[in-house]
Amino acid sequence: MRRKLAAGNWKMNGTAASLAELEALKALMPENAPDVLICPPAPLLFRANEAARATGIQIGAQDCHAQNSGAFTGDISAAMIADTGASHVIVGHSERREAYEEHDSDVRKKAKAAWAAGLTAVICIGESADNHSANNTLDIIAGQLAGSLPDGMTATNTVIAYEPIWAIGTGKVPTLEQIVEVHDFIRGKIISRFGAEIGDMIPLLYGGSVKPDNAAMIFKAENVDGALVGGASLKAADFAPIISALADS
Ligand SMILES: O=C[C@H](O)COP(=O)(O)O
Repeated sequence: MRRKLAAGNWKMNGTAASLAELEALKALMPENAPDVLICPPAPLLFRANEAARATGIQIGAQDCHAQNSGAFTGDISAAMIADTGASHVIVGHSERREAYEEHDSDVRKKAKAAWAAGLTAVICIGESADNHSANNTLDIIAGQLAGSLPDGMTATNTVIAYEPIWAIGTGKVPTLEQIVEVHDFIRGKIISRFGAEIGDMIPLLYGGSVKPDNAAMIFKAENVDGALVGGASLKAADFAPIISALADS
């Protein structure tokens, strides 16, 4: 049985005071809560791990460099992230792909760096609005999967997040049929490349405007094992109902 994961990506939001949300979230989470992951900005990682210790909430980073160390001003390595006590790192988020011109080959290297540091890589893929309108979604997804997933993926070192770029922060959400189509397609692709023992066990997350009022609809899809949530993960009161909807799915 695949594990369910509710992941929150705080993006460039929050200060130390925001870590109070972790305890608030724990208090609101159902007893049968799935795995919960919060990815705060890098300066909060150490303190977030401290604050999350008694809650069972896991902590992850939002990006890492592909190298372990070196002259890369402003960057952080997967080893440094692991040193904070974090368990996951997001790689290939569309905001990084767009703003920093990260390509599939960069994402692949970062995922391997994450594994080498003992972290689970949350590898993001997703098509642009133009590709969506041109009905190119599955071709784009196939290319991103082929390019971004390194050989060596196991049932436990990777989570894949499908985030249509046009749905991120826009309030637009694909229909359940569209979500089912893309997630079934991803499942089929990873099974055919990595075999059923691995491909069947990798959690697939949906991301893009997941809110308390649409989460139950999204989690109806058989191959949606959770969500990567941006805006609605910042406040425990918004994220907790999403976690409950996942627990009940
Ligand atoms: O990483 C999270 C996604 O980009 C989704 O963001 P959003 O929930 O604010 O649309």
